[in-house]
Order: sequence, then C-alpha cells, then structure tokens
Amino acid sequence: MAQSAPLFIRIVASSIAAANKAGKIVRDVMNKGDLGIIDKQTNSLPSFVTVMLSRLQIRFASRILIPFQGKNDLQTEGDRSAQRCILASISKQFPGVTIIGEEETDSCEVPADWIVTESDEHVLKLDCPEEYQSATESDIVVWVDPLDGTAEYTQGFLDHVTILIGIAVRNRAVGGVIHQPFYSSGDSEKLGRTLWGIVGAGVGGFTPAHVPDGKRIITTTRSHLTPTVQAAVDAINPDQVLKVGGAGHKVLLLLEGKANAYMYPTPGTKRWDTCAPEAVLHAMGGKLTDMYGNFYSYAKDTPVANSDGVLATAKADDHKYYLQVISSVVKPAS
Ligand SMILES: Nc1ncnc2c1ncn2[C@@H]1O[C@H](COP(=O)(O)O)[C@@H](OP(=O)(O)O)[C@H]1O
Ligand SMILES: [Mg+2]
Ligand SMILES: [Mg+2]
Ligand SMILES: [Mg+2]
Repeated sequence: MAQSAPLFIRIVASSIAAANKAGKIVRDVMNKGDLGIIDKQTNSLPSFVTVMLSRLQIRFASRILIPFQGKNDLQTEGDRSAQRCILASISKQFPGVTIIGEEETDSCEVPADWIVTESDEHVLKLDCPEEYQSATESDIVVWVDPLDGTAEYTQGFLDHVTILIGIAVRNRAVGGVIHQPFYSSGDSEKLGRTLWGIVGAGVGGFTPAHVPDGKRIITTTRSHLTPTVQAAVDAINPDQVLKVGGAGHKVLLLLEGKANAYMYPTPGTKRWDTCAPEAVLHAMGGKLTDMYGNFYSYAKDTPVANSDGVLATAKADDHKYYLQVISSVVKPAS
C-alpha cells in the first residue's frame, strides 16, 4: 500500500512522522534547560560579505539546499537539532527531492534514532488529487521551518511554537504539516499534536472552525511589530487583536476559528514560514498571499524572503476585503 501511493502523498505522510520526532527533540532540548541560543546577526559576517552570501545557496548531500542568512533573529539547539532530524529523515527516503531548511547547520551528522522512516497511515491511504498524482522528484520542493516562533521558545511562550514542513508541487504550496510540540490536550504526559492539509484532499489533526459572524479578530506579530503593521491592524478596526509568535501559530488561530485574518504587511517572514501554513489554510478554504494578493512561488530557486508581506484569511472570500482596506493605508515595501 505504502509504495503504491503517489510520491507527493508519501512525502506528506513521511513529513508527519518526521515532524512528530522533531517535536520530541524540541521538547527534550527545553527540558534539558540549555537552549544554546545564538543571535544570527551577532554571528554574521561583515555586511558586504553577508549580502553576497545571502544570494547564494550551499548544496549539501546532492539536493539539499541550505540558504545563508543575514537577518537579526535567534537560533537555538532546538532549531538546529529539529532541522537535522527532518532533513535527514526526508532526504533518506526521498534522496532526489529538493529540501530547503531555515537553519544553516554545521554538521550533517545525525544520531541514528533521529532518522524517521515511518509514515502516517491515514494520509497514505488518501485519494491523491489528480494534478499531483504524476508529480516527480523534480516537481517537488520541501520547505522546512524546524522551529517557528524561536523568540517565543526562548521566552517560554511554548504554545506559540510550531514545526513546519511545506510541500510544494510545481511551485505552489499544496501539502502542509504543522506540528505543535507543546500542545496539551489535558494529559500532561502526552504533549504535541500534528495538523496537516492537502489542497483538494482535506485536512486532519484539528476541527476546522470559524469566528462567529459579526466579530472581527486579527492576529499579527508579537515580536516584530512595526508602525506599518500596527497601522494595517488599526485600519481594520478589529474587535480584538491577538499578538502571538510564529507564522504557523497565527495560521493555526485561523484554522480553529480564533481569528479571521493574519496580517504582516512588511518583509520579514520567509518561504519556510508560509509554505506549510498556506497549504493547510488553502485545504480548509482559506487564502494566504502577499500584500498585493499574489501567491508566493515555492520554486527551489525562488528568493526565500516574503518581501511583499503576508495576508491570510480563514475564508478565501474575505481576502479581497482585507486587501482593499489595508492597501488604502499601507504601501507594501518591495
Ligand atoms: N523582521 C524580521 N526579521 C527576521 N525574521 C522575521 C521578521 N519578521 C518575521 N520574522 C520571522 O517570521 C516568523 C514569524 O514571525 P512573528 O512571530 O514575528 O510573526 C518567525 O520565524 P522563526 O521563529 O522561525 O525565525 C520570525 O523569525
Ligand atoms: Mg528563525
Ligand atoms: Mg519561522
Ligand atoms: Mg524557524
């Protein structure tokens, strides 16, 4: 059964298992208490070198691309270890598929028990939408954010943390896995849950819901707030604003009916922040684009920065309204 499923479906099913293992690793790092925090800017090279390097990508293990970074943000042992686990697990099973991870890790060595080769049985049995049935290795790019919401991870806002694996077919985000490692359903012994979505095939791991009619709830950044972002939020005149960490967590609020829209009308997020959330949201009937209403490309050679910001709505039909209101007060930077 497993081998007969189309390649795209097998990658999504394997990504669920890899994300679960990475979640355990992220919890273990937290439990040990030494997060090994690195400020990526402090450790960066002189600016002219950084600019040059940010345009390059290093090739590891034939098809795994690890982009250089030059941004001011944090990295922890949780980010590094989770990425090693996910990249090793997916590349072992799908050696010809391009995988792009957020972190620049100095070692490709991975403990044997971090390499996961299991798959989610339920997803393996799904009917694959026709347009993805024939997708080959060269049609697929996997975007990995091993720990989304790193700032919040270091500050103890653990429910903001997610692990994101997005699967793009022919440049579009169509498969997504969002693992929330510190989610508790009440049983403190059993932390973590995994949400997934495949455009045209469905969603799993959560119960889709919407904000009740007549209420407008906006979610936006907690740790990267700027006057531009605040102006966009104010223009909507919301009933409530939820300032939380992580692109994954913010889209999760849309999926579960806790917010209507996620807005971040400024550069800062990258393709690995949005690929998985965009796919799960789209599979549920929502929409994530840049601030012009255009979908981002998830091609392997695309620039990684989401330079034109992010606007996501729980209902695709609402997207135009938010776009219009925000564009009247905020000019997207690009
Ligand atoms: N100005 C900025 N500079 C660097 N990263 C930014 C950024 N704005 C957003 N991001 C990244 O986008 C993700 C969501 O941000 P936020 O929580 O502020 O909404 C985070 O991903 P990571 O935690 O994976 O790095 C964050 O680092
Ligand atoms: Mg980061
Ligand atoms: Mg992120
Ligand atoms: Mg990250």
